Amino acid sequence: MAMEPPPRPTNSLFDVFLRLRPSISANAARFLDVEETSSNHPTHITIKPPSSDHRKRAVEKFAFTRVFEQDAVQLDIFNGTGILPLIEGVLAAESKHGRDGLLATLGVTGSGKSHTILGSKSQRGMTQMALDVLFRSIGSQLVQSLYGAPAFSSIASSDASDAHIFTATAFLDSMYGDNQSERFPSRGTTPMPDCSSFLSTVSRAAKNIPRPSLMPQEPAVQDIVLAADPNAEYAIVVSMYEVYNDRIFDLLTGRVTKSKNPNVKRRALLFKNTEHSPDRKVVAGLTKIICGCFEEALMVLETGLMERKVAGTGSNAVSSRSHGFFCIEVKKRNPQRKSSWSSSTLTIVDLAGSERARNAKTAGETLAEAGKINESLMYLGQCMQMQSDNQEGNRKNIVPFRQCKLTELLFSNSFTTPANTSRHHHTPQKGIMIVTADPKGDLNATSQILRYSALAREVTVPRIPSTTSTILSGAPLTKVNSGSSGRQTPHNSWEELDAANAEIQRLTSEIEIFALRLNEEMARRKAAEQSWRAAEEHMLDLEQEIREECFAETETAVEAERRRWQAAWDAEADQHDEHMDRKIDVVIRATRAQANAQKQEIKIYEDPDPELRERVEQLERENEELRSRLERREQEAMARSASPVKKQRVLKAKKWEDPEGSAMMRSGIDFE
Ligand SMILES: Nc1ncnc2c1ncn2[C@@H]1O[C@H](COP(=O)(O)OP(=O)(O)OP(=O)(O)O)[C@@H](O)[C@H]1O
Repeated sequence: MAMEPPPRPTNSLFDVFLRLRPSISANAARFLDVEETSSNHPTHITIKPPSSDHRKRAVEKFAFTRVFEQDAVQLDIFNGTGILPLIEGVLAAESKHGRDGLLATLGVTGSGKSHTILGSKSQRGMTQMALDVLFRSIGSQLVQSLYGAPAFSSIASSDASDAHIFTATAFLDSMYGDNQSERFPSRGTTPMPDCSSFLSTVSRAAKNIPRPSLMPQEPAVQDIVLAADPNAEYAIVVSMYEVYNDRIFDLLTGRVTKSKNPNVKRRALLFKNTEHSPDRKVVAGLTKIICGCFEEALMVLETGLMERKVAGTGSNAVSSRSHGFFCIEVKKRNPQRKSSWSSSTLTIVDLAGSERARNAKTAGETLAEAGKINESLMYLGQCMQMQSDNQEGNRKNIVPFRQCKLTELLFSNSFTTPANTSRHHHTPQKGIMIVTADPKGDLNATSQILRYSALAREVTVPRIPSTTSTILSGAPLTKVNSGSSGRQTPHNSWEELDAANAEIQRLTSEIEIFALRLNEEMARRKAAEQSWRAAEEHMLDLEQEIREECFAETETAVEAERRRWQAAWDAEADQHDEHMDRKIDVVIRATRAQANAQKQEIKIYEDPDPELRERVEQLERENEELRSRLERREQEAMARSASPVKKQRVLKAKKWEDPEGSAMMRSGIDFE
């Protein structure tokens, strides 16, 4: 029974289309075949490893929403992949609320992703055609032609992503400095907002970048006009960013282009809920450009592409080293009521190529880039695999989209959440994935991508020709003689041999399938281990971040405490000084009072100095000694003179007296 692509549930992440590109290597063997169908829209392909394949890999069959052969042109892809319904979704003609759309390409390096999404020098890509159809469908309902400046400020104030918003005229003139923007046939005068903040980000010295010219006109889409809401006025706002090394960078700041230095420092942006966008995540702080016409939008696109990091690698001369996001926001409001702007976004993504490091003869930074690219694509593969597992087994696995920036950006708004259903009526976005492949390219890399992106897959093992089929085909069969009797093998032995052959064949098939499954399980295990390691690294980063935050918080708290103590200490020191001052005042006042008292002859008695007291005592002792010596002399003299008694009396009466001591005695203070 033919394998059918499973029916797509309405809330599935993607419809998946396969586009084959004309092969680069004409002589290589083709390993990928599109299955013939009665309809014009094939859905299945088969990958047959070449007969020389020594690993004897199984034949794999994959189902997609639709397969485009090598001769499919850009317009076939545009019309046949459901891009038009995506544009209708953002225009929101019928329903009140628009629906976000996502268009992405996935494939091996050089398989034609950028060619499909962005076109080439001579061919437009899906992005240019989508823009053309959008501007044509909105026509004269584009806001610029109706209101001018007031509309600009209301768009700017209604933006939920803290964006820096400019008009295309102002943006392009400040980028190229040639005042040529008026050559675009804008239908009204574009308001000129203050661009000084934008201009200040680019150096004055590096002004004159040549304006991109000669943009492709083919394929033309003038016949395609979709229904817009006739009662609404519209605005188209364009923004661009890239995910490089798992970080988001604005592509419309002009920093890299203007400085002509690819290593110029760029600020990474956050993908988060903002105050005005609690129900869905947005890239905050982007540069957004309000475009007044299709040509302006094309110029903005070219300007962003110039900024995008591109470098030559061994795999592809102009390989995309980042995942490029081009966002067309379609804003809509009622012009009479001047109601607030509702907005739906068509996001077009040019994914970087999955490249094996050994294929891309790269080194250093580029090798690290390849690692990051492969890691993010591996997570994308896991999300897509989960989607197809959910559909096949009706299981409800959670799609692990928070593992890296790329899957977060792609899938965060793909699911219904209680917040967006209850309050904001956001229908989950609709996604289209175009897988590109070269049918003569790298077999391993291509089948790896097809394995996780296809909607369904079937493995068949090449049959080993049985003995019966060998007999039927008329090939000579070597008969086996049994023993030395010369008798031929009987008929039932042939049957036995055939059965044994069939059994061997069955077992070989089983072994093949088991080997394949084992390989797959090993690949899954490797991917899981890698994701585990990435999660661990992420956890360590988080831990470090939290530690740093805690450290910073503690430091702030300690500093605050220190300041508090310092303030208390200073206050106490001040108090002490004040107290001392008061004491000094008291002493001064007391001294003055003493001086006054002395003036008024009021005697103030003080404790005598101990040294003075000792001196007095010593003098008294000396005095006593002198007196006794004097007495002895007198006695000797009396013994020799006539009236000694009279002289002795006089001397005894003449005793030394301390005037101070006597004063103290008078005041009642006792020395002892
Ligand atoms: N369908 C196609 N028809 C004609 N030329 C094609 C087609 N697909 C790709 N090419 C050409 O092949 C070259 C490589 O293609 P492209 O740059 O689109 O690859 P890619 O998958 O984006 O690579 P990478 O991942 O490295 O960016 C380009 O010159 C492109 O024009």
